[in-house]
Amino acid sequence: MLRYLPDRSAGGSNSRKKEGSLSIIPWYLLQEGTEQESTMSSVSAYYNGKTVLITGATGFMGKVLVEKLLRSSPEVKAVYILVRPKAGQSMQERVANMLKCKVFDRVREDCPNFHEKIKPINAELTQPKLAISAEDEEELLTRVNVVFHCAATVRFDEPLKHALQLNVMGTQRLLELARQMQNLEAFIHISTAYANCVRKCIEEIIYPPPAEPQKLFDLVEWLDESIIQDITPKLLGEWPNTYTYTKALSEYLIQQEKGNLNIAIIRPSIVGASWHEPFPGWIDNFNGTSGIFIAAGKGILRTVIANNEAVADMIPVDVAINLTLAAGWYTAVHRPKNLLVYNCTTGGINPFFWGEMGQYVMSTFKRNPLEQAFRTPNAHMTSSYLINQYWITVSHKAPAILYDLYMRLTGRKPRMMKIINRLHKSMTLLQYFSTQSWNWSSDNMNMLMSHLNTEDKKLYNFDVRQLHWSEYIESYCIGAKKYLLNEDMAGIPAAKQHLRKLRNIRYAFNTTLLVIIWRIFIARSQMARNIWYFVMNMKPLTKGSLSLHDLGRPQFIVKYVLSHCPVSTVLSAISILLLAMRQLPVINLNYRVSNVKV
Ligand SMILES: CCCCCCCCCCCCCCCC(=O)SCCNC(=O)CCNC(=O)[C@H](O)C(C)(C)COP(=O)(O)OP(=O)(O)OC[C@H]1O[C@@H](n2cnc3c(N)ncnc32)[C@H](O)[C@@H]1OP(=O)(O)O
Ligand SMILES: NC(=O)C1=CN([C@@H]2O[C@H](COP(=O)(O)OP(=O)(O)OC[C@H]3O[C@@H](n4cnc5c(N)ncnc54)[C@H](OP(=O)(O)O)[C@@H]3O)[C@@H](O)[C@H]2O)C=CC1
Repeated sequence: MLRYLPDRSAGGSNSRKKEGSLSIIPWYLLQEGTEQESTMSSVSAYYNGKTVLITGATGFMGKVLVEKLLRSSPEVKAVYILVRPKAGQSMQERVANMLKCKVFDRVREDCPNFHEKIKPINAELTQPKLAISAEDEEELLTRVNVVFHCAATVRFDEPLKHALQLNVMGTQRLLELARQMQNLEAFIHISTAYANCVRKCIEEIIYPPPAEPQKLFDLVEWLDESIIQDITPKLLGEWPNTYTYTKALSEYLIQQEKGNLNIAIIRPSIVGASWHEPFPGWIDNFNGTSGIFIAAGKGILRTVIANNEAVADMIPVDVAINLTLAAGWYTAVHRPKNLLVYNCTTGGINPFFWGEMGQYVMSTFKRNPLEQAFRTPNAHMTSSYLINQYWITVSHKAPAILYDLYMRLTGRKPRMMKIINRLHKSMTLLQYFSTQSWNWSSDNMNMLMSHLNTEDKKLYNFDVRQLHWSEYIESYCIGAKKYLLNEDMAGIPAAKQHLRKLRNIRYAFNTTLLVIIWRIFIARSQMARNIWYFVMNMKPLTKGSLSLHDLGRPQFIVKYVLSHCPVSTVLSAISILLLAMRQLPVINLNYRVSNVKV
């Protein structure tokens, strides 16, 4: 039996959906669809009364998961979270701080005692037995019904040994624990859509791993750290970084060691700020595109290596979490025979491109500027390495050097070059993703959606056809301003005033620079002097003296324009033209050429 999903163009607000793309769902994945008719949310009802274990709850996605779970299923019995002490803070202090976070404001309002449901467990995923005490382990083994495994290192430059210990061995240890759980109904692992980024078309299956995990474990066990560092590029092969490499390994390991567990793997692409929940634009870290948006909004980032036409596969964090919770319910209730992989992506359903993203980000930050911007936001994308290097020198390094010089002269600590170097490091690591497109199939996501009833579809919405990208990016940028940089929207008029001040400084600077260059040029080149005298000695034309024949001769056009328009207007027009051609920064001259003495 084959079932076709309805045409997804219905109800979507984005006009660029793929035409008539019908997804074929394997019959064995389809149930009778009894949930379809119900008016109660099956997903939320499922979690009520259940005990859930979450790793990575202090992270970006983990926090949204905890919040949504507690808000949508207020009768959930308990939410165990595995937390490690960090940066001089005990596990209890960290959890107390986490619960104060803005992301929990909505659930705090709905259920003020939500924190009583959260049961923190001291754990360290890189340690044997996850460093969980025997007493805590006993509690988990007897109580937990669903596991969500979000913890990972997401750094692209993580040393291989640590990435393996956390992303692969940590997963193995958690699986071992899960296999002993007496009441476990589902185990959901968060992977990444880029785990198999060495392929262009990525199906919802587990691919052969880049290496045998056990062999790598043995290798890193006895090899010296520096040797591992040296051989890492060889081991990675085609994989661009240790993050995607270890994520691919952990998927394979799960398939190998899952035993009788009901497991699903969620593969989100680039997780961005929330679309709707708990607040539009909520974001709490600089990973993925967020740091780049802010650097562009601050006017520090001027050039980016990206392919305008490549798909920017972003997924809002609340969409990824809604899918994760729905997949948890489906895995536990429907118990599919095979491990299901859900590609949680947008590119095949509602594509969005890096070029569009750049435009939306720039226009949002021009309308809603960040406070104390370094320069007016004006970042451009190029796929040319040489052009990028040119703009890096002219627009990143030169202003940073000047600014740091100014800081030194005024007795302050220079910092701009450091920021620029860090930015270049991240851009180098990110460009692999911003210059290529991938095709992810999303049949399982569609299948899951078809199993949700009307209420579930509203409460756990992951229908990305409804995503309107320009609105989303605007809310993302404003969210970054509010939640990441803690800036008040009331400060926008002052921020706009600051941008006007920066623009005037730029005009003055460019004018001075142009005059200096022109003076040097005139002083050193006879030809430049001749041109200058020629232009200066041209007599103004009288009205009607320009014939049709003259119009074809460039010197008459120059003469005519100069005699009829003020010089500053002509220069401004030229500078705007140059700016449009991306040849030179804008030049706004407000003086008459005749005043300049050569
Ligand atoms: C116009 C737009 C066009 C867009 C044009 C294309 C973009 C193209 C994106 C592709 C995106 C692919 C995404 C793959 C899909 C996954 O699966 S994503 C998984 C997500 N993982 C990541 O994104 C990790 C990437 N980041 C890294 O690997 C590391 O952060 C880097 C880039 C190596 C930098 O390392 P680092 O120099 O050691 O800096 P790091 O320790 O990260 O940060 C130091 C401090 O600076 C802060 N910081 C970092 N960045 C910033 C910033 N920008 N501003 C202020 N503070 C910052 C940090 O929060 C941190 O603060 P503390 O925690 O110390 O208080
Ligand atoms: N963000 C994204 O764009 C994407 C993320 N993903 C995946 O989603 C998951 C969550 O990512 P995200 O929330 O962004 O990542 P974060 O870096 O925000 O969170 C990572 C979490 O893992 C925990 N953790 C790290 N090391 C350990 C350890 N040794 N022991 C116990 N816990 C540890 C962190 O705890 P602590 O606070 O103590 O550091 C934190 O809670 C990851 O599996 C990631 O691969 C997939 C695609 C894209």
